[in-house]
Amino acid sequence: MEELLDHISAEIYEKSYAIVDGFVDESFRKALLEEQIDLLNRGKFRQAAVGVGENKQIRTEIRSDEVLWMDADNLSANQATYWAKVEEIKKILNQRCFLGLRSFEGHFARYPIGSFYKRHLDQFHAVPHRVVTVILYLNDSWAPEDGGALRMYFPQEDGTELTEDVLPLGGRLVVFLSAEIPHEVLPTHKERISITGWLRDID
Ligand SMILES: O=C(O)CCC(=O)C(=O)O
Ligand SMILES: [Fe+2]
Repeated sequence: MEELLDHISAEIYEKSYAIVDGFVDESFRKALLEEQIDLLNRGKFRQAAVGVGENKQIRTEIRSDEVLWMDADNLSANQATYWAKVEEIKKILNQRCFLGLRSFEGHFARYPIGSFYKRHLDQFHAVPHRVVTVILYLNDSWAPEDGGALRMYFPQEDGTELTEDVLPLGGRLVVFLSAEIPHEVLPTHKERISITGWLRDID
């Protein structure tokens, strides 16, 4: 874990994002996945919304995933274990990158076949408290032809843009600065399961 945390903080410092394969071991990944599938089967997921506060709305032409927010006061044992790992990330990013991170919020996400999330930034202009995005993918397997890649955009000084596509491989963690990296989820051809969260600079 120490090494992974060092890697994450160095990458965030240098290039605003980090990708770590095998952030959780296979048995823990499967436990999180099973828990999520159970919650899904019990009808606990809701159509995801875009925007914040009064502007929050369901716009399936922008995003068509389903989510279940984690309740910090009612975490399952597995959720608490994951939460504690994210707290470690928070600590190292505060020590090494001085980001002033104070709290975490997160949700399970399910992208059904055909769903997507169009290009966006995770930090809202009106409520700029999401500083770092942390995503853990839980899928059993993933191939390029399954679609559903996370596409990150990197605007260049000459006005052009580079992109990087990241497959949602199980156990893979993606961390990036929420205000800096526009991204989207390309249409998925297979059910796609993850935990997405944000480290914030408020309590
Ligand atoms: O699942 C992903 O790869 C990205 C999800 C995302 O962009 C979001 O929930 O804001
Ligand atoms: Fe996002």
